[in-house]
Amino acid sequence: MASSVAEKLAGVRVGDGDGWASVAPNLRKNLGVLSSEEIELAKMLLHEGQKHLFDHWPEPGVDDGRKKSFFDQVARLNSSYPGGLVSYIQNAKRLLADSKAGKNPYDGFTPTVPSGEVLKFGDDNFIMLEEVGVREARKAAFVLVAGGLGERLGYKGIKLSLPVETTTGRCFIQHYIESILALQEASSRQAQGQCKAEIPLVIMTSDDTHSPTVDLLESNNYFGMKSTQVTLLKQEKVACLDDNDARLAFDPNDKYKIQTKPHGHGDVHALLYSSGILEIWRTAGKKWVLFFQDTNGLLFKAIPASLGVSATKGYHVNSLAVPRKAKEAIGGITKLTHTDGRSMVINVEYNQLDPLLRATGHPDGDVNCDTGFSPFPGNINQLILELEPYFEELSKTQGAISEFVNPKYKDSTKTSFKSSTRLECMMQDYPKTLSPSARVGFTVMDTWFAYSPVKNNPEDAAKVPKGNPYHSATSGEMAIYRANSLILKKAGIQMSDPITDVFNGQEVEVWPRITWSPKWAVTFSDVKRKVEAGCSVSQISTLVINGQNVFLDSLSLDGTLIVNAIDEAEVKVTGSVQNKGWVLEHIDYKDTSIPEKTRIRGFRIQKIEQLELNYTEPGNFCFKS
Ligand SMILES: O=c1ccn([C@@H]2O[C@H](COP(=O)(O)OP(=O)(O)O[C@H]3O[C@H](CO)[C@H](O)[C@H](O)[C@H]3O)[C@@H](O)[C@H]2O)c(=O)[nH]1
Repeated sequence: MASSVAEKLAGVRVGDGDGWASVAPNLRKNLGVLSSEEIELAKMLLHEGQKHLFDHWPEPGVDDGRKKSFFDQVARLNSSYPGGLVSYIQNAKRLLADSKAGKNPYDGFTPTVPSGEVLKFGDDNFIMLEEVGVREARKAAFVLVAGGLGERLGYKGIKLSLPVETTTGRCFIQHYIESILALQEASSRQAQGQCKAEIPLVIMTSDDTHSPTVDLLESNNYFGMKSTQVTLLKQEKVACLDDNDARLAFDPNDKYKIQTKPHGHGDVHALLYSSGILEIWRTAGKKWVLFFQDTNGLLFKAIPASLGVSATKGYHVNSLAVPRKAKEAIGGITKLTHTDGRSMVINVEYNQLDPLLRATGHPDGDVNCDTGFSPFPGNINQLILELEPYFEELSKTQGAISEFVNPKYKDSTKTSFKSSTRLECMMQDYPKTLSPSARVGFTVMDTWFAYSPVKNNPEDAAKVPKGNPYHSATSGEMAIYRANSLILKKAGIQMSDPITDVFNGQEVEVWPRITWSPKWAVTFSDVKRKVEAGCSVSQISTLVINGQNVFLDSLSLDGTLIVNAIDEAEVKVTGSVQNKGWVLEHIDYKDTSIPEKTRIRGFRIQKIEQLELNYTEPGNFCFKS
């Protein structure tokens, strides 16, 4: 139990009599049933104003097992929160009082637009930074936060199991793992002569996502990663609160259980710290920790250059950002300057940016400026932290992150809630506690190659204001094809223009369906090396490259081409490939005869005709059609 509890209860030891329980007579009657640890927890709960938890307790001998399991849960809630339940309840009382009083968390702060690194895909600076990033990658560790339910998407499985695109059907976790392995290999190649480094991956899960995540990894052999390279850390939910006095809420179905809800992705810091994994990484010589989210199929196109920015600028904290449309559901990176002179560069969450701007002399709130975008860059919640200062900071805070509460009040008296609430925290709030000397920066990149999340269900996506991104399964998949087509175009391939089509009520650009396995190209330089002059791809085409050493040379593609090659096979593809190809068939998200993974996109792929090339033996090959 947290020592602060023991300190508070000093002088009231077990065996001192049961007078301390007189405020909760039904608990008092049951003390004989409880162990000394359970009694300590009971004292703590009473001390923190939680006597109502015992009001319904029957005589000893009735429901004793359930009374015990109640304390099992209390012990778990107590040990999984920095400072224990005492801190949780006290923080809740403070934040609920602030919320009732209408206190603005940004009181005294004025927001301005900060300046950061702006990257242009493919220019000399970008290429230089990618090279630095690949070199640094061997000293990196990745952390994927994947404990969220994805309520807005409403998909029944875990989001990590969704296909990034349906041309290959490769799911998010597979894509992430293969991208990390490709980066690991590329980094090791650059550091020839030094020993091969493994890039570790931590996945934060929750009760909602843990077992399906384990099943997905195990049934797919960890998608080629060593199982020892992957660590799963499960976040616990936190207790729900019924009123402004932070009385803990009962589970609606069980009076011996406290209702719990997710605490938010900010838990990742406390979990990394308490698991001891940061120590292991320090000992192993790691230098960078890269945090990312469950559904962004473009992310790894942005990783090498962004890590290059962290390394060249010496950033302790580097947040990745994209130009943000006003009211888009991504936080705004903002410089906040306090009247007392303090200032910080921090994410202001999307629901708080508009009120903050209105309260500080911007009567129109969160609106676009003449660029057509919000002046505040949009946080995509991809953070790159330098391990050493991160570890030092967590040694002070144990990973506790600034929290907030968002109760839905019944009326303007703000005395009762429509339903229970809880404290929440966000991983991007980590810099809030840093000293002004910390090097906090951010990197802005074009959305087309850095950010395409899958968060909204088809119905809500179709209602997104025109011009704002849909963030749906449809737009997420189309963004992959668009980015790959644009990258190949920049590398010199003549690429047909996209057509516009509408799927599940969302108008999108449809580019050729081009995908490649991450090991084909980690950086833009890799792409350029593998694409020779004179290639062209028509709009109806599909191109799948599965292999490290596949080279396109004077290839004219009008149809579907799939190239599968083992690493030891060097394959040059040239000539003209023409066939009926694969076409997109419109489907409706309400058509339950089609699997949910597919119908949420509004299309499915009809595989009519293709050319598939397979190279399973080492050697040099040239295919000319
Ligand atoms: O308790 C939780 C809640 C969420 N997550 C994970 O955290 C990530 C982000 O969750 P959401 O997608 O629900 O996040 P939001 O869209 O609400 O917002 C977050 O992501 C946006 C960009 O995608 C913006 O950066 C925004 O500022 C940031 O808070 C996901 O991978 C999710 O699985 C957890 O691990 N545990």
